[in-house]
Amino acid sequence: MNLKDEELIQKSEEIGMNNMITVKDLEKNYQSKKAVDGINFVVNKGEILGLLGPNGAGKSTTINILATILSADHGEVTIMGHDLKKDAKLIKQGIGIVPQDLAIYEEISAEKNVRFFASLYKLKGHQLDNQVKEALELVGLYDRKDDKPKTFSGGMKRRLNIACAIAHQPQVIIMDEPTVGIDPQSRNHILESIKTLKSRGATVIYSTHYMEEVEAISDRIIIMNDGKIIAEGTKEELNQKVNDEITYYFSVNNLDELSEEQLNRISGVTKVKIYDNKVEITSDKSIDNLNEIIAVILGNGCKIENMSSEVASLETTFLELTGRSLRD
Ligand SMILES: Nc1ncnc2c1ncn2[C@@H]1O[C@H](COP(=O)(O)OP(=O)(O)OP(=O)(O)O)[C@@H](O)[C@H]1O
Repeated sequence: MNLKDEELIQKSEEIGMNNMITVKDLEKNYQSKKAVDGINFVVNKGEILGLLGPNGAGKSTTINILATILSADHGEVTIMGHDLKKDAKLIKQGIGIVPQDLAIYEEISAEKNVRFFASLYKLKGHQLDNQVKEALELVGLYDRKDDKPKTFSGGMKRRLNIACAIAHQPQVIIMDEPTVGIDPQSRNHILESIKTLKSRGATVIYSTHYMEEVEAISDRIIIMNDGKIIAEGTKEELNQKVNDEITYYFSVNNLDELSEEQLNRISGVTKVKIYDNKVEITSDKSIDNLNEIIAVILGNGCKIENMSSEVASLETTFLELTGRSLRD
């Protein structure tokens, strides 16, 4: 860890903060287009925040402002306790940015790429060697360290892009759609690497339009659409906000006596389907009727072999909130 990082962490600890990033009333316009329209959020220390939204939602603009690449028209941002307007230089030293477009040199080895980016943060000697090795190991490219990126697959290049961004061991990592257009294996590898970075104490903002990625790794999710935050919370909280239904699935024997009508009469039940040896019941989640449902099934001489339940997926939630599909 270099001196600047230590200073940043010390300052964070001095003010005893849990918020590594705070964003207040952030706005950015391109001519008449409001790309970011007055958003507010915080990212807590050690958290992975998933920034989810369809194309054009304003994710990259937000991320580029946090990464000090773009300037905002209005609003306040602090990162690790530093004001972005006053201390951009200091912030740059403490963050790692994984850009949407690859920022690697095709003609020099993977190791030299990582070494180059890490040395920009004034790492030297053994510390530089160790951190370059660690970064390459994290993304699973240590055994290809002497090869040039021009011989790599798209997924390997994306992994190298991440190694270059994190070798200096930043406290805050900002990633803009780091898995676009890559093979599932590299994608899984990247998601695992992000979880490892979190376990080492990093705070991560991760922008994507892949629902399953935010579900897999995020502690909290922000959904953006048209420059605004339209929902924020954990996966479960988001589902709860818009969806008040639950579906129960039963595998049942001796179904002859049970009718859909009997189950439909139970308070809260909105849909019943009986087929083969299965019973599917959708109900208002706020009504406590599971005991009654089970009593009706058993009361008709049925034997329940198995039962599960499901609330709406985040994909459904997203559609309900935005009226748009994530990948249009
Ligand atoms: N340099 C620019 N000039 C004009 N308009 C821009 C510029 N950059 C972005 N925009 C517009 O601002 C809006 C937000 O774009 P942004 O790239 O932040 O969205 P995004 O959520 O990251 O989308 P994507 O997933 O496609 O990267 C879009 O309508 C986009 O067309």
